[in-house]
Amino acid sequence: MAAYERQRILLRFADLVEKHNDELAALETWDNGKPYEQAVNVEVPMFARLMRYYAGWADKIHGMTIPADGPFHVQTLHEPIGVCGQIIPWNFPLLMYAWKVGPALACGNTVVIKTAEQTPLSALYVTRLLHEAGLPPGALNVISGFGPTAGAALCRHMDVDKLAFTGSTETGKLILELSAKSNLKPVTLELGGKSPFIVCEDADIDSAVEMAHFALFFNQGQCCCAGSRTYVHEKVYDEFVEKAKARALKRSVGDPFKQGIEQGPQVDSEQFQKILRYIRSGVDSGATLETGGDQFGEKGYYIKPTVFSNVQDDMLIAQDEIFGPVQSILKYKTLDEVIKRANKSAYGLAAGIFTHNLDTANTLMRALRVGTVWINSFDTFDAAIPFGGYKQSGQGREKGEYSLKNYLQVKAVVTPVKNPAWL
Ligand SMILES: NC(=O)c1ccc[n+]([C@@H]2O[C@H](COP(=O)([O-])OP(=O)(O)OC[C@H]3O[C@@H](n4cnc5c(N)ncnc54)[C@H](O)[C@@H]3O)[C@@H](O)[C@H]2O)c1
Ligand SMILES: CC1=C(/C=C/C(C)=C/C=C/C(C)=C/C=O)C(C)(C)CCC1
Repeated sequence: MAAYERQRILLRFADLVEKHNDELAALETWDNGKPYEQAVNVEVPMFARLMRYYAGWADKIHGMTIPADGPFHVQTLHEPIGVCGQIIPWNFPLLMYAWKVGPALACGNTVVIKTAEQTPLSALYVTRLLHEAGLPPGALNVISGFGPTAGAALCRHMDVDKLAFTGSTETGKLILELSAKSNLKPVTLELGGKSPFIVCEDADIDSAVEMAHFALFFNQGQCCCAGSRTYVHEKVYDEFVEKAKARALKRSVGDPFKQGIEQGPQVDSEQFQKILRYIRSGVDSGATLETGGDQFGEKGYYIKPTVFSNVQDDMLIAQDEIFGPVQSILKYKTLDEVIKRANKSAYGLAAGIFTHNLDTANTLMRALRVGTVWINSFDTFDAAIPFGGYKQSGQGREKGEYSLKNYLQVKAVVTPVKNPAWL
């Protein structure tokens, strides 16, 4: 299909998503348990924005003319890869769909996308809108299925030309293996994290507390980039812990469809139980439980916003991705020390830095081995900003111009030039 046609379909799709904003947000909350206000005001509008962003790229994708030694005309053609297999998680069902489907279609590929078993609804609904916008039948198919069956079948399929996955590091490794054992299809991975949030000694404590709270508790703590190791300078540590505890106690937990609710339930009983096990391990390993620590209420997978202080780097709660509303606060003395400790992780997805000192910010942003550094901010997810991980947090980048190269093949074409005098 011509690039302009692809662009127009994506633009019409964005309009339809806007028209159906509230239904899509309701499905997202039913499936996932996230606050409806967050889905309706932020996530669905972000979905439409992402589609318009990728629509903008569709007719601006082209190769190059390259000067080479000898009498040759050399050009590159940027071609779609073909059939893209995409596997998405349950924490942001619609946004993960947009990050994957947007670049794939803008570049002219076809897609088979598998949703997470916990959250199948919004992708089915939104795909109906994509067809209404003019996508031809068969260009995108949605599979609602389980990982080890439907997901693995997609990964090992010989007719799938490319895989993109977001989820746990453990499953990411399995996916690479399945690609290697089948047709060596290229794989992009967006995996787990244990992102440091570093509060420097010059920080304004009240704003640092608020930002660190958002960095961890947003989306019930179910973010791959959650600021799950809060490193606080010793000079401001005590004040920070006291205020972080007070902020967590104020967090409104409950029915995600109610106005003003900041935190809904965890996605399912498996995640709920896993988080409670991590909380018990934190207590057993000697961290100080400042607040929370168990179920909120008696019904549903709600967890009290939990804050641990006196957390040490070797504790399980400081190393594993908990994926829940559990903040771990650690104390540090010097910049060199916190850099080493922050980098001592198998993960490298993101980091937050809280300081007004330009030299400190410059040192930290370069020293941290992570794919995103947010300075005096966190979770800014603009469509144009690339996102992805170092180390075991992933391979490749999603969003922004960088994401396009995951979905294009580069073909070099060489033609002899008959009359080199005109070279
Ligand atoms: N990076 C993220 O955004 C993200 C998202 C969800 C979960 N997680 C992490 O993963 C942990 C476990 O959650 P989970 O079990 O739902 O994640 P997961 O990685 O197993 O699931 C993510 C997706 O992969 C699919 N999948 C699972 N096994 C597969 C296989 N063998 N082959 C192909 N596809 C497969 C699932 O069906 C789902 O669509 C969480 O506690 C959290 O730490 C990270
Ligand atoms: C709620 C909210 C925001 C939205 C954040 C989002 C939507 C984050 C998405 C995170 C993802 C996709 C993580 C992947 O694991 C803003 C815009 C920062 C402004 C402050 C309030």
